Amino acid sequence: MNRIEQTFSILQSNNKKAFIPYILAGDGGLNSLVDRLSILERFGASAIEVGVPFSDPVADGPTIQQAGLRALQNGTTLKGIIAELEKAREIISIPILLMTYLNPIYSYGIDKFVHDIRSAGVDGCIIPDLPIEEEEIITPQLEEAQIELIRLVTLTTPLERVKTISSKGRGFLYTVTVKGITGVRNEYDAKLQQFLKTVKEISPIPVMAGFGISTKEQMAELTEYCDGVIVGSKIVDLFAQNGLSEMEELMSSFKQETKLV
Ligand SMILES: O=P(O)(O)OC[C@@H](O)[C@@H](O)c1c[nH]c2ccccc12
Repeated sequence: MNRIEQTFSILQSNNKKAFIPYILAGDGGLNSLVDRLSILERFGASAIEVGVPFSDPVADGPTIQQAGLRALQNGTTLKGIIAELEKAREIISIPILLMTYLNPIYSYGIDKFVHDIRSAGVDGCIIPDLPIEEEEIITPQLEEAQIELIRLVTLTTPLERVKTISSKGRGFLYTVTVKGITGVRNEYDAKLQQFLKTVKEISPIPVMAGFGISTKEQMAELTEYCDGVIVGSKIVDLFAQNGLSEMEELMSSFKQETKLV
């Protein structure tokens, strides 16, 4: 069993929800990555999504775009990130999900990418600009390496397609909760709750909600309808402002309120 499946099966058998923070690798310097990952594990993350900076991040809002620019400016490369993840694997035990657009993988070389992230102990990959129709350029290699491809659905994905997409994976299904880009939001689409409920009924694998989530109230509300939340921009912001105590508070209250392990 892959580390991701294992994590969700432990959470589910204890009736608990998952909290997955996102960080952008290289923001704050690549040499802070291992530290940041272990802080997140200590604060109670169920898994961590590690973003690769990219010059044309089409799904990202201002917070993550700017973090990406800072990381690129300080010379962060995919190769450097993988080397740091390898070090991190020696001290952290929760699943690591690498989030990257397709382009950096192409320039790295698909086979070499899969080989290297496998040796670094990466458990899953999120590739937002890879549609299922084209995923076979990388899925055979990922399967062989036992790395899960985490697929996404959004509010505008037709239910038939949600069915097809969710039946392919074994990790979890990433449900994008907004029509738009990443970033903190105050309000959700009126159809979101119903959509999450339906996706949860359809999906044979755990369903995670992500995009626009930053408060305890939002987390409590959304986890009624799914298996956990992914929080990006808020975490990126808190690291950039050195807001570690706020981060600890947010994550530990999630842990208490939604019974995160
Ligand atoms: O930043 P937000 O709104 O909390 O959203 C999560 C998100 O940052 C992370 O999962 C992510 C960052 N960039 C992405 C691109 C596509 C899909 C997902 C992502």
